[in-house]
Amino acid sequence: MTPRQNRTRDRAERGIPEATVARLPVYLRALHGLQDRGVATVSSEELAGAAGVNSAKLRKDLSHLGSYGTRGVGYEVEYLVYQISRELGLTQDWVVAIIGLGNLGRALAGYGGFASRGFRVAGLLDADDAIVGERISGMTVEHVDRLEDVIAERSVSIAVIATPAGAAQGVCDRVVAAGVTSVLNFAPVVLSVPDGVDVRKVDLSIELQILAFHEQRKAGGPELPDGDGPPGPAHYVEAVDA
Ligand SMILES: NC(=O)c1ccc[n+]([C@@H]2O[C@H](COP(=O)([O-])OP(=O)(O)OC[C@H]3O[C@@H](n4cnc5c(N)ncnc54)[C@H](O)[C@@H]3O)[C@@H](O)[C@H]2O)c1
Repeated sequence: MTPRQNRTRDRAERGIPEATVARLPVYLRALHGLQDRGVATVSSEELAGAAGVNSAKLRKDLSHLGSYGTRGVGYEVEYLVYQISRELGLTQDWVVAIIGLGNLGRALAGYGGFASRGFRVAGLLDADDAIVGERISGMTVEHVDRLEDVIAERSVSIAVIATPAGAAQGVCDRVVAAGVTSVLNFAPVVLSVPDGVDVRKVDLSIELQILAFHEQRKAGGPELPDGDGPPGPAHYVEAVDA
């Protein structure tokens, strides 16, 4: 069982509501702000104010983590940061492999934002001998024949698929068989995976089409009966944000 599955099971057993889980990053951001100002302890009222929730809800949320604070003192900021980070899985690195190092894979490999969010790219794999051996962002591209070995040797937990559509399902089947349970798919194809595997699909052309739809509406274009159009852009950025 992967650490993420373990944590999901623990959470379910301890009964932490998803709404609470969704507020934890907000508390964490507020706590980081307090840490930056050198604040060591914080009352539930202060923290609730900084996070924009009411203090009863905050106390209830934190009680799910086993954190009750000390009467008259409040919560110890550093320890609460640790507890929330642990709950969210931020105390460990998530190891990522990118498969397909064409235009998109290269851009992703060079994206600096992964590391600061706890994601470490540890494998770049491609099927093209002309690309294998190339250095991209300080890493050497390996042949996709080594996919299973790379996943096992480096404990890869997230696979990013940036191959052409026709190759994506085959790559997906291999990463899943090798034990990966999280896949971020950029190929324009719906991947079939067994239960217990999470796939997030990013499709920029769908995002653009939705924006085009809303642009058309703003410009007074064809009116559709309620419910016939796609949801607002905010509903769809979810996959990109994940
Ligand atoms: N999701 C989006 O918003 C978005 C945007 C652009 C492109 N795409 C899609 O992302 C994918 C990559 O786009 P691109 O422009 O980088 O394409 P590309 O052709 O430049 O790169 C694809 C790479 O995959 C490699 N490849 C092919 N089969 C493979 C296999 N079995 N195993 C490993 N590597 C393999 C190729 O050698 C190539 O280097 C395409 O499916 C494309 O449609 C998605």
